[in-house]
Amino acid sequence: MARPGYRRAVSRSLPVAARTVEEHRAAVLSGVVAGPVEERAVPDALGLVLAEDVASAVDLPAFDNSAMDGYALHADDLHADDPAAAVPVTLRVVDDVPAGGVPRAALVAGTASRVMTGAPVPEGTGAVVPVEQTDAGTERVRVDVLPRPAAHVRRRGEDVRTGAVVLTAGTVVTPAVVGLLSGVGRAAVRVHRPPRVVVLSTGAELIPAGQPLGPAQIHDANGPMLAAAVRRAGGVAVTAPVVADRPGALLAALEPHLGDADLVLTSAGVSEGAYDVVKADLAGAGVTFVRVAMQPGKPQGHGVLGPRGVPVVTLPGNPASAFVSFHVFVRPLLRRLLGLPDGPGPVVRAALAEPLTSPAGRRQLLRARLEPAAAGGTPTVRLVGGPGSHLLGALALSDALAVVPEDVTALPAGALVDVLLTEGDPR
Ligand SMILES: Nc1nc2c(c(=O)[nH]1)N[C@H]1C(S)=C(S)[C@@H](COP(=O)(O)OP(=O)(O)OC[C@H]3O[C@@H](n4cnc5c(N)ncnc54)[C@H](O)[C@@H]3O)O[C@H]1N2
Ligand code: MOO
Repeated sequence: MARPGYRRAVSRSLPVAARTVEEHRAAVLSGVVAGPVEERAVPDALGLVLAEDVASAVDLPAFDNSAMDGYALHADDLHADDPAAAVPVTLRVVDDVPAGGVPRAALVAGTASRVMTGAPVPEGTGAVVPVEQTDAGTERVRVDVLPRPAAHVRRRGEDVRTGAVVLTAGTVVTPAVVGLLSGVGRAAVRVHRPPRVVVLSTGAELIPAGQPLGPAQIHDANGPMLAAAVRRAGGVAVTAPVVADRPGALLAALEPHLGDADLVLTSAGVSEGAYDVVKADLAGAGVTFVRVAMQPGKPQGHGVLGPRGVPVVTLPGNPASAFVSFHVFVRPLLRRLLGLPDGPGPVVRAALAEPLTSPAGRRQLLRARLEPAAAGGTPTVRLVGGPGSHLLGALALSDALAVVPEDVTALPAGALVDVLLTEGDPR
């Protein structure tokens, strides 16, 4: 006996033919553009993507300065033709310039100016001699080794010129980029806002971790896992409470989020079950349910919800299926929203540690660990656990997915396969 409210919605949305992984990824990404641009304080832009070209407002270095603690020497005192024959040279010390200090006057031949690293060198400086190559005098200084012309002088603008574009739109803000932005005087920068992703688990059997289980109940693993994957990929995860299998419950739970979410991720309720709230609620609301020729992750859904057209991806409920589907479909979508190029993800070629079999007609993504290559060699990929999509224990031991193409049903040990990395580079 069917429970009320389900039958029609489910049977109306039964999927037809299977899509390829690429077809489904293209469908999920279709119409999705980089997120809105906002201005952020530079330290808060770490990990985000620049939405503007950045031109420098200053020269770097900003002025000619010393690369060493030592003495600025006049060009005429360097004896560039035969410096070894000229030493020792004794010069009158006419100035003492710390970093942040300003030279009193231009340097003239026969005099030296004591300078610290980063201090401006006086006009007329031909080179700087490090203090170790002198007697360190403060009134007069004996120079034991004459530097080559221009030695240890950092010239104004040799690194960055005023007006030069130093960073282009699309650049990821790394710590070094934070350094450059700050160094050229930028306190704020325009970036693509990180996507706000609502993560929602569905299923009458689900109980949050930390609460006791009743008969036939399990803890919600997908919600926290997908939220963590979103954060790792650069999104802002908003975890919504578990939605029970009651018609209307999912739409009601999503409604408050449709005003500001950039993406909705649900898990479970997309296969052929009689009480699948995801299909029941979303099939008539702009979401398409399909089969994709992959394992795990066959049942999938995607579409847009609400007046703002918020993208929604409905992932299958088995934890490994949800995880694999996240990496194959959602990670590229998050990259697109962040303003990054969306590709299939970081893939390396590796040799199988053991033989395997695979179902015909479905691309298989097997949980695995990548073992680094000996110098210059090929890395090895070792499977963890079996292909069962309920195997959460093995999933947590994996750091990669070994990809077996649709038309391959068996591979010997040593065969080369593509391996999609799920750890390391988070995006
Ligand atoms: N008759 C058919 N049955 C199934 C098919 C099919 O083609 N015909 N496909 C199977 C495949 S493949 C998959 S994958 C699953 C996907 O099912 P759903 O997305 O509808 O998910 P549920 O049935 O609700 O749950 C599946 C499984 O996962 C557990 N689960 C769900 N949510 C969570 C969570 N948040 N944390 C931990 N575990 C969760 C749930 O208890 C089930 O055991 O359908 C097959 N069936
Ligand atoms: O497609 Mo399911 O995800 O194989 O278990």
